[in-house]
Amino acid sequence: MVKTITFDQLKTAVENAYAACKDLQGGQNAHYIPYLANVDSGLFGISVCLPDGRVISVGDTDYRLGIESVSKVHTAILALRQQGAQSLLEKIGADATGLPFNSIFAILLENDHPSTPLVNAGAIAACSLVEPVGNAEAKWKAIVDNMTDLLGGAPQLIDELYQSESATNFQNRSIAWLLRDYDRLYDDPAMALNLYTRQCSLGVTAEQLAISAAAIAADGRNPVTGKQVFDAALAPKIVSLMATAGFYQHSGDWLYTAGLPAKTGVGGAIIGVVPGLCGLCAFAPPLDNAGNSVKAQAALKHLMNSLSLNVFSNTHYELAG
Ligand SMILES: NC(=O)CC[C@H](N)C(=O)O
Repeated sequence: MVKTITFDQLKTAVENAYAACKDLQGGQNAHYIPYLANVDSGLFGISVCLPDGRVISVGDTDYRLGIESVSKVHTAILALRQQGAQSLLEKIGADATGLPFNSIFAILLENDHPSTPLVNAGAIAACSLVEPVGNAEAKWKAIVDNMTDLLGGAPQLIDELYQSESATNFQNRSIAWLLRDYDRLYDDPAMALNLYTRQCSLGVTAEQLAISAAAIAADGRNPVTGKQVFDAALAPKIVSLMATAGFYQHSGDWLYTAGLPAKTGVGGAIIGVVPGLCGLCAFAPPLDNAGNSVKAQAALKHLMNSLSLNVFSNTHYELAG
């Protein structure tokens, strides 16, 4: 069934989701990264970007937040662009782990590949895959350029976050060297880890993240700049990765209740994609025990449910007016 939805209906739904969730309590800031522990936990915003480039924003959507694991989506797109879908499947994988984002156990269990570029192991492997191999600065430029194209504007490194994370990322160091031992890194391990840590420390706004999600919803075309960033055939690949592992051990529960392929980060942002209709981002720093923002989850669920939107349903929405 095809239903139409107007811009005003969408705007009202965003405003209602914001109002319904803004006083929600629960969760705590990422405590294992000192910079994030000290971010104002009252920040909250929602942005939705449409394939025609219009953006609906409520709340703190121009605050420069730490992108953290949401960056795994952008760099997975870069790896898909450079390597193609089949190579990404063989070199990293597209599976769920059912385990936390920094799980070493997941690597031990599935030692033929790191499972998915959307957990730490696979994201470090994705950074190792980025071309040109062996050249840290050129790889970093490729990562930032790709992200800039997706966001429709440049991300900015939050140096304090980068220092904070580099000084405390002991578990990620173990992951990088374990992957190296299994021959599942495709460049220098320390370099790949450093690129991963730097990309997680990029500062972006919720509005920029919604635009990047809308580029996925619009078959690879950034709706604000009009630039075709990646091949349309890759869009379902990245959406399937998000659906499978975007919420780590809670991915199934999330899909079941929200009907939205989405990806979270410990900076408090969540991006979601409704193919053909819109890209979404909700942001609030306090997290649940899996590292997923409590308020952003509630806001996105509210928004999806209030419009009866669900990517698995037989109802497909088209934007009118
Ligand atoms: N889930 C996340 O956002 C984790 C990202 C963080 N940089 C880490 O590696 O621990």
